[in-house]
Amino acid sequence: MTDPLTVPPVLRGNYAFFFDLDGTLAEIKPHPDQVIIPESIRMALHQLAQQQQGALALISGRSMVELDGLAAPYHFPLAGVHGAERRDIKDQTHIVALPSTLATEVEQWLTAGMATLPGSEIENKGMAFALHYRQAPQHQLAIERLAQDTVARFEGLALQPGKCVVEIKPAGINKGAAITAFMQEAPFRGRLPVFVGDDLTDEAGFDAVNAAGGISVKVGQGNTQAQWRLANVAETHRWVLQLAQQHALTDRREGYESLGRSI
Ligand SMILES: O=P(O)(O)OC[C@H]1O[C@H](O[C@H]2O[C@H](CO)[C@@H](O)[C@H](O)[C@H]2O)[C@H](O)[C@@H](O)[C@@H]1O
Repeated sequence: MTDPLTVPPVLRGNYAFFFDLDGTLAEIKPHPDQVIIPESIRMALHQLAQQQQGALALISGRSMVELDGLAAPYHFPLAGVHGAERRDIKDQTHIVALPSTLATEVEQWLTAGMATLPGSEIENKGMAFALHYRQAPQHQLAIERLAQDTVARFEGLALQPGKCVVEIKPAGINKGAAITAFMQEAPFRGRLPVFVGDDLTDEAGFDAVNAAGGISVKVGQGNTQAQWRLANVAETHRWVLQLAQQHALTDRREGYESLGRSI
């Protein structure tokens, strides 16, 4: 789909919320370590999760360890590394790992390849590797070539392009599959999925949510399969705050009504 898409409604009802992190809940920064989710937004996510009986998960390219740090003190269901890691509502983890010899060989190969590209950076996530060029945009083509050579050389890997990054992840892993897995489990099952994301990795999530008749929301510009659009992270934050308030109001109203009925 192309522009323009409109801002999604403030939803009321039984939803399963899925949020991407970088570029959606957190502003893009020069370095991955500089990112934060503002406290008011973390709290609103927690309220929204409580209002939906826990049916809210973060779906990110980051590792689950990093996601927990960024969401602290709250503890949400998570899909990390584009879905290669998943933690369900019961705290059980589901991990797609690379054979350890393969992971070591890939890391050595990438480290050698990136050594000649000053300013570039490798982020090792265990079963995936992000090749960052935000600080060295002149090396974009060389990094894309290195990533392509890597998936051609080693079996079972796939490319995941992103914002000033090319990632190498286990083949068959994507955010859509992670959302679909959550939707088969309580408390997500039976609810309408809502997924908000900003980047190419989020398109698989939009496809999964569209196929389930849910609500897909793209943050920022660019072609997308999403049905709705929020202009940027600030507008996403406002929408999340409105959602949390709206659901709190609905809960209070229903509380008063049931109190009235029982009197
Ligand atoms: O799926 P997401 O939650 O959007 O995560 C995608 C990747 O985000 C991080 O990298 C990106 O954000 C950085 C901080 O703003 C930025 O410096 C970098 O250029 C972006 O590519 C993270 O480092 C990756 O591991 C995530 O996969």
